[in-house]
Amino acid sequence: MSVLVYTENWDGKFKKLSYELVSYGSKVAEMLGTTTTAVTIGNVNDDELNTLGKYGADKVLCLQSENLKNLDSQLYTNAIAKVAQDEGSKVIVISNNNSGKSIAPRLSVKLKAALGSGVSQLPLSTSPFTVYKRTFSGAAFAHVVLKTDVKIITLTQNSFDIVENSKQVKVERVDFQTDAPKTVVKDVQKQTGKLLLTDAEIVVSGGRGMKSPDNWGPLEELAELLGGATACSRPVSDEGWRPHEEHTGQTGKIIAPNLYIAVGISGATQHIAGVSGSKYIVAINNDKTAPIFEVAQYGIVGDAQKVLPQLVEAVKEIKGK
Ligand SMILES: Cc1cc2nc3c(=O)[nH]c(=O)nc-3n(C[C@H](O)[C@H](O)[C@H](O)COP(=O)(O)OP(=O)(O)OC[C@H]3O[C@@H](n4cnc5c(N)ncnc54)[C@H](O)[C@@H]3O)c2cc1C
Repeated sequence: MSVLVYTENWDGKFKKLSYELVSYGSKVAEMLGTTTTAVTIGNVNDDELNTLGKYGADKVLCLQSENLKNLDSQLYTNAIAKVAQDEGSKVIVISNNNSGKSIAPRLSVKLKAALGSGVSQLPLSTSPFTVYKRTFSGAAFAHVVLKTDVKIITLTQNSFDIVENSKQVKVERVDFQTDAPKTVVKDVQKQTGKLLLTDAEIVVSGGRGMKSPDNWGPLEELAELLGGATACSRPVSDEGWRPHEEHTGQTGKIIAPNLYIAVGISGATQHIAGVSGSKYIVAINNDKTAPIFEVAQYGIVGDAQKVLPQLVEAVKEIKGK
């Protein structure tokens, strides 16, 4: 028996998210008195695979197959299920990101395993196995009991700190036999040079209070200075002020950065549903009664067009730019 952690890699590299998952999985394994096996799919070199040992993986399996070159949720589900069965894993940890969301429910059906999705803390108890998650668009918390023998957890990004917990890791490469994918990906064109919103640790986001698409300059500058990404509320993308991929919220992207700076955003529940997992929320709004201040740890009551340039100057001074 072990805790199995599915760790995604991007062109052979792990990201912070992968280390969060392994840190989390190894803590769950400690609670259960067992070991942690990480599984990844694709071409990853030994040095990179070994990094997972630093965060608590006892064993790393790297599955390789031409048929698994691109994410195919059915084939990836079958592969992870096979590894889970071979390893006798009773708990499987997967990210609650887009690929995790496409794999975990399939895995749940295949293994007849209860699924705790969007979990944000270590289990509250292992007997009964009880996980903690946000519910009702982040307005409440739920304690969910997973009653099946095998359990699946999808972990919310950025909800669990990376913990160093060095282990003597055993790395194994598996030439994995699998069917050919039913859907063939002919070409993948990746966006390069741009930080993905879902990967960003700092996000600067604008709402209707920005007044016009022409006012985004200081907001973009602040995001760039902080090494972050830009986002927006839904009406802003609906108006065509900003691209749709920046829209966060219930009907847009769900993000959980360390810092979310909401500028001219009222804080409607549908918006908060997408950002409530952020570690810190800073609100800039000229209405001190705006609901965003109820969820923000820090707030500035003021005109965005005056506050943003001052923030940009302050950050430049700190960074010596
Ligand atoms: C089914 C459904 C799904 C939805 N999904 C989403 C979603 O995924 N994401 C989303 O964002 N919304 C979503 N919405 C819309 C949501 O209800 C809100 O209407 C929307 O979030 C409001 O966007 P906003 O905060 O930019 O604009 P507003 O609500 O208009 O707020 C603008 C804010 O800017 C402030 N302001 C004005 N001038 C200034 C200034 N000069 N300086 C500083 N502050 C200023 C105002 O005080 C106000 O608080 C959804 C709605 C429905 C019905």
